[in-house]
Amino acid sequence: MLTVREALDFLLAAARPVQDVEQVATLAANGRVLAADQVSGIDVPGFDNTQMDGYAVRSADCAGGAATLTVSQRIPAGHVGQPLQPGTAARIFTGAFIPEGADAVVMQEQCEAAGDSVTIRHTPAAGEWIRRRGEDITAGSVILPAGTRLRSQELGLAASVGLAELPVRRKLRVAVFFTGDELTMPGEPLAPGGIYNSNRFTLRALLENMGCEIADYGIVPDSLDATRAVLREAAAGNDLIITSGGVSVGEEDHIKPAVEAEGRLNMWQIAVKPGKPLAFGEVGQAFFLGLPGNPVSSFVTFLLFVRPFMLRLQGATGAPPRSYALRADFAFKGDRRNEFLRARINDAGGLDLFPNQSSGVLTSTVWGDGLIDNPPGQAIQPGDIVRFIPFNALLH
Ligand SMILES: Nc1nc2c(c(=O)[nH]1)N[C@H]1C(S)=C(S)[C@@H](COP(=O)(O)OP(=O)(O)OC[C@H]3O[C@@H](n4cnc5c(N)ncnc54)[C@H](O)[C@@H]3O)O[C@H]1N2
Ligand code: MOO
Ligand SMILES: [Mg+2]
Repeated sequence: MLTVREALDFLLAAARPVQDVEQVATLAANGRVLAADQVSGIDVPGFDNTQMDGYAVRSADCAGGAATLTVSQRIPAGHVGQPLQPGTAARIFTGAFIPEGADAVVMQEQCEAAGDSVTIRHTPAAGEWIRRRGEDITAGSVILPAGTRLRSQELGLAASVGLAELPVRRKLRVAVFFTGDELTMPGEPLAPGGIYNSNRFTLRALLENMGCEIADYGIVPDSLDATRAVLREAAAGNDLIITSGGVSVGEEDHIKPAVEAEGRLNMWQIAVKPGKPLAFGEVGQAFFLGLPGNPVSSFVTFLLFVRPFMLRLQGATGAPPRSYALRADFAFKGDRRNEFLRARINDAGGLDLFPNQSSGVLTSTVWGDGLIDNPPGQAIQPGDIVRFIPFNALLH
């Protein structure tokens, strides 16, 4: 069996990023991947401005504790004042242009206004409360490199330099289906032996978070012919086919033979728990990823393998999710496979383990804050330092 690292390297090497680029409104670019470096045409801030409501002064006029200055002008944000004459102050409001000659702002809590003058009860340092032109971004600098996946922060940064549109790779087209004669949709009554198709809801939401176009073929019965037929149909017009269930070794598991009949199986079985029978292949021009049916296995293998593979297909170049060294406040016997344990950060800054780590127990994924990446054969004693990957590093 491949190790997690070997399997991930294999997948990433196989991924061919989509090449089509489209121009989209920055307001509609959430979750997309930049196709070219973005360069700022302006300095940000574009001009020296005040960080506080108060008075713009010449700091030399305020040396020695208290100074009374004539208020010569009033400068709201969005307006440009006149040069500041010595011995005067300008009433100024957060974000407003610092007038020529002024070199500091005193916040109004340290001032007393009386008629046309103001007494400054503070000795400002030169530059105090002034946001300098270009202190965030200088014109000509790359603010976001090609391959950046656009989140709220990146979109705000692009907008701050005035970019109304961005070049992005086209969305991935992803087909999904769910194998199992026992599967029932919520809203329908459960027959004896039936279970609800929870994987459809988990996977659909994970895919929506990835910002792709989803073709959902729903529930497919446990039959080789039916599985082959849906695979064939899904391969046309999609970049990737993702399936749930039927990927293990039982007679009712038809995914592997179906992929072998309709295309190629390139990888199967990883020394990972949960998720051992994960399969990877190609059907026509579409990639194929078969996730195990157990709900936690399917969720965890999506986070560990499908997501990085999809990011690579989208042309994203970001660093892999970080793990953090945290203290285990529990004992665990370890497993021969590399196990990803659902755990929660406790108030003492250590990790608690969800008591039932079975791959069918979805409650563990809701209770947990993330996954402990526990190497093969590694027992854990209370106080040991383990590697923890927060879900939020894997979910946006
Ligand atoms: N003899 C062996 N049996 C199994 C092995 C093995 O190595 N030898 N591997 C086990 C492991 S590990 C896993 S993981 C599962 C993977 O099973 P499949 O991918 O074949 O999935 P199914 O058999 O179809 O279903 C497994 C389990 O999950 C439930 N399920 C399926 N689909 C859904 C869904 N959409 N929503 C909710 N739950 C679902 C299904 O009812 C089964 O209980 O194989 C082990 N067996
Ligand atoms: O690899 Mo399976 O997910 O352990 O039950
Ligand atoms: Mg099975």
